Amino acid sequence: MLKVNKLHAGYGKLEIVHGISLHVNEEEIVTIIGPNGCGKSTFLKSIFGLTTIMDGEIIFNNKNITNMRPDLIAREGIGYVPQLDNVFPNLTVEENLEMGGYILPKSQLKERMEEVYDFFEVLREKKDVLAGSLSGGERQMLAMARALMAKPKLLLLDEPTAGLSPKMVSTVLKKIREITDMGVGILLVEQNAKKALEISDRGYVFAGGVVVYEGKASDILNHKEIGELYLGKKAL
Ligand SMILES: Nc1ncnc2c1ncn2[C@@H]1O[C@H](COP(=O)(O)OP(=O)(O)OP(=O)(O)O)[C@@H](O)[C@H]1O
Repeated sequence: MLKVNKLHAGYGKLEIVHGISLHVNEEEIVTIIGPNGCGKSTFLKSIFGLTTIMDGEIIFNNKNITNMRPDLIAREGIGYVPQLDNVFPNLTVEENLEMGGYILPKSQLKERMEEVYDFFEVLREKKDVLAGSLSGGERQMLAMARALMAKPKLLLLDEPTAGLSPKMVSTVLKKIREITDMGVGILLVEQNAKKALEISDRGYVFAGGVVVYEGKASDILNHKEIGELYLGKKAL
């Protein structure tokens, strides 16, 4: 579904991503892990048209979307949830969802909202609450729900569990796994690497703007060196 070939990308003349290739299949969860500053967020932003692409290409459902505008990329079926500022705090939950569904024909908006509420019951209960007064976990659910309103085929999630309690991290990740049942593939960037890999199909380890390891999530979890370096496992 998504195929990134030898991507070089960054900001202005500053190259951060140095030739990364990666793919995501339909209804698959792929997680990117790696140290701070290695280019994980920059890579996600690049797929959504928010950086400068120096070389390489991004193919989505057989269409070349390299250098396309973010609003057009969204119309192709990709949703992007940034780490920060991912909801409108001064709007209610329902108003946020309406904003998320702006590309849908008006006749489909209510029906889609019901589907999204069925999936995130907690949001239905809080539909008239301002997004700014939700808990951290609820806010992340709303950010994902808002992106799902547009019926994407692929969701790009940048650290959806940042700042959450360990229990809430597990709740949000479980919900992310369930999103794939809606026919959505997920590319996830996570600091909670171990827990994220546990709900993932495959993973990529980035370091210094390149891929240093890729494989099945279970292989990464069991990999001795990666475990020591990135998953907080002590050397024996
Ligand atoms: N808008 C920007 N303009 C210039 N440089 C930036 C910009 N955003 C990020 N960078 C730089 O790009 C590099 C990679 O940052 P990025 O956020 O992609 O890393 P990351 O792997 O997601 O890190 P973290 O886990 O800390 O979020 C960093 O050196 C950062 O300072």
